[in-house]
Amino acid sequence: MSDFEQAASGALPGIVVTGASGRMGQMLTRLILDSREARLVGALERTGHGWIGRDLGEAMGGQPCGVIVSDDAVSMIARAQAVIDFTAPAATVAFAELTAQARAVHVIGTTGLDAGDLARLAAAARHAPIIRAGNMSLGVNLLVGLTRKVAAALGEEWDIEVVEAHHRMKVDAPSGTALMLGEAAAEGRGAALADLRTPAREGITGARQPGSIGFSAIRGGDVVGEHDVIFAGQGERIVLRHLATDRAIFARGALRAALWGQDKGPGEYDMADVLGIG
Ligand SMILES: NC(=O)C1=CN([C@@H]2O[C@H](COP(=O)(O)OP(=O)(O)OC[C@H]3O[C@@H](n4cnc5c(N)ncnc54)[C@H](OP(=O)(O)O)[C@@H]3O)[C@@H](O)[C@H]2O)C=CC1
Ligand SMILES: O=C(O)C1=N[C@H](C(=O)O)C[C@H](O)C1
Repeated sequence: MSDFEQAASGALPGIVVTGASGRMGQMLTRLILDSREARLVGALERTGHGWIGRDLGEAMGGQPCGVIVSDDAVSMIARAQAVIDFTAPAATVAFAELTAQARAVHVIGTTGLDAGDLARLAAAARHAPIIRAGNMSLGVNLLVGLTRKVAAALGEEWDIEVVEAHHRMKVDAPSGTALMLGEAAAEGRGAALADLRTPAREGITGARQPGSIGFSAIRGGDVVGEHDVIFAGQGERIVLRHLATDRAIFARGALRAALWGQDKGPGEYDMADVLGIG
């Protein structure tokens, strides 16, 4: 039975991975190829990419796996029960429309999406489930809940700062995770992050705005992802910290989301829904 026939037969959910040559793309395709719960039925890259037409396993420096890297998103996604997408905002929005047309689950890890992108995802989610999170790890999603609780328990005299560090190749700031944590802190204070957010500081900034939530980003080396939520009071500080040391945590979360989404209706979901910690 071919991958397509097996996936179509309902034996195991067939998954397409976008951005297959990327840091997360490779992590995801390896995980799915080793999985007993899902089958890799497609690996997408952009037109002109050097991996197009090559066996994915060989392109990744290993044994052939029988999945040929393609730039034909329409026909690849048509055979999928789920699409896992860690790419870039413009690509993710385009993939969302194709995935919704195929009535497949779209798991989105891409960060740096703007309000216009989010509106297009909301439109796509009217037709099929979209599960999106700036961080798919169990640890960060637990930390989000803790952040909300601590922010709710402490008064405005406790200043909140979110500090994050990532590898030198990361293109967006603040990270998606930092924004999730900032949103949780704002929710704990009964406000919207947009009303409290202070971006990275430089120059003569003046004193800190009471009640604001500050963001700082460090970029360097091969840091997988580190996030601190600092609650700074008079004479004491609370620091909630998550350290990612292996991208596998994101890939495992994304695969779990794709499987969880198989019996869900259209709509927008996040990892708190998947993990049952909403
Ligand atoms: N939610 C989470 O848990 C996590 C989210 N992320 C996010 O995932 C995204 C990807 O991260 P990472 O894997 O490190 O990045 P990489 O740059 O390593 O990989 C991105 C991949 O997407 C491809 N891509 C980019 N634009 C397009 C396009 N227009 N069409 C098709 N393919 C495209 C790239 O191809 P090309 O090389 O040709 O540009 C590349 O293969 C980022 O937004 C990151 O923040 C990362 C880790 C965890
Ligand atoms: O780009 C990355 O690498 C990561 N991106 C996500 C983010 O923006 O928070 C998740 C993780 O921190 C790694």
